[in-house]
Amino acid sequence: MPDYVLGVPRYANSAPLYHFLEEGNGIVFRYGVPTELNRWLLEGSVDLSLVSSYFYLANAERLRPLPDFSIADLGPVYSVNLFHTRPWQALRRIALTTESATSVRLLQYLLESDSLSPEYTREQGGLELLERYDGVLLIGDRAITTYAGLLQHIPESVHQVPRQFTGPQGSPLWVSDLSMRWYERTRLPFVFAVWATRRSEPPPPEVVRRLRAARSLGLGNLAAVAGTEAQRLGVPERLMQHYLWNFRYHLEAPDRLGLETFARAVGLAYPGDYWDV
Ligand SMILES: C=C(O[C@@H]1C=C(C(=O)O)C=C[C@H]1O)C(=O)O
Repeated sequence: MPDYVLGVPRYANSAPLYHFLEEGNGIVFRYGVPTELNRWLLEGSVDLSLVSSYFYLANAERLRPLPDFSIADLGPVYSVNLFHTRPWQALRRIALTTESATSVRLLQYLLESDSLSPEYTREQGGLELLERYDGVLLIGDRAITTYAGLLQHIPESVHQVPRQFTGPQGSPLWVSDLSMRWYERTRLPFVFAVWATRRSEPPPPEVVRRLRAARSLGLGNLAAVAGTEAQRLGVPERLMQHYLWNFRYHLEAPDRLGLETFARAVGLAYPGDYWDV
């Protein structure tokens, strides 16, 4: 019996789901960024994986999600950020991380909704790209570490989290949190990713049981998970703990409504059928 291959994202935001998940006993991990995992799931080199919600919706005839796994947020996410040196309404050229599918489409939707149509270029990098672009979209670990690097201190209250900084040469640097902008527009959660298999291959119940057990342990020991990830990324533990606590990992009814609303917003059908497992 060949090992069952799980696609595992290399992001801290998924650590509560796999920190206590052990490889072995028939399961092996393959780590990647979302755009790699998306491709591997369709081509068959992973069997069950995190998949960008936009990629799932665009390939729903071939993919079917688990009923209760998500990377979602209600309000800010802190790690899907457009860093920009011109005001939102004046954006002309944007660099897009090559790691993302969902966040790229969300950014385009939010800008289109404000009648804005900047030029987009897929280019991997960090804030140095702001020498050539008005904005750079970062996600995952690079986004949260870049944002943490801008903070002079960790605010006591979430309502004091800064969204504007002074960039190089004293120019303003804005940080637009795309999940917060979605919430301001819809009052709904945003689902960045789900877990899915190919429709031809139902998820083995034992694998799903192990995933659920690992999630319960991860969320039940969030301080330990946050400590590990904070050390790995070099960010303050308090920031990492709040960042991870803030996610919605269970694809609950509000999350599903947010996913359906996103599908309709970008002109895709919402299948709404999940594995009954
Ligand atoms: C919350 C995040 O969302 C991620 C964004 C994804 C995408 O844009 O395709 C896919 C997986 C998510 O983990 C993040 O990157 O921090």
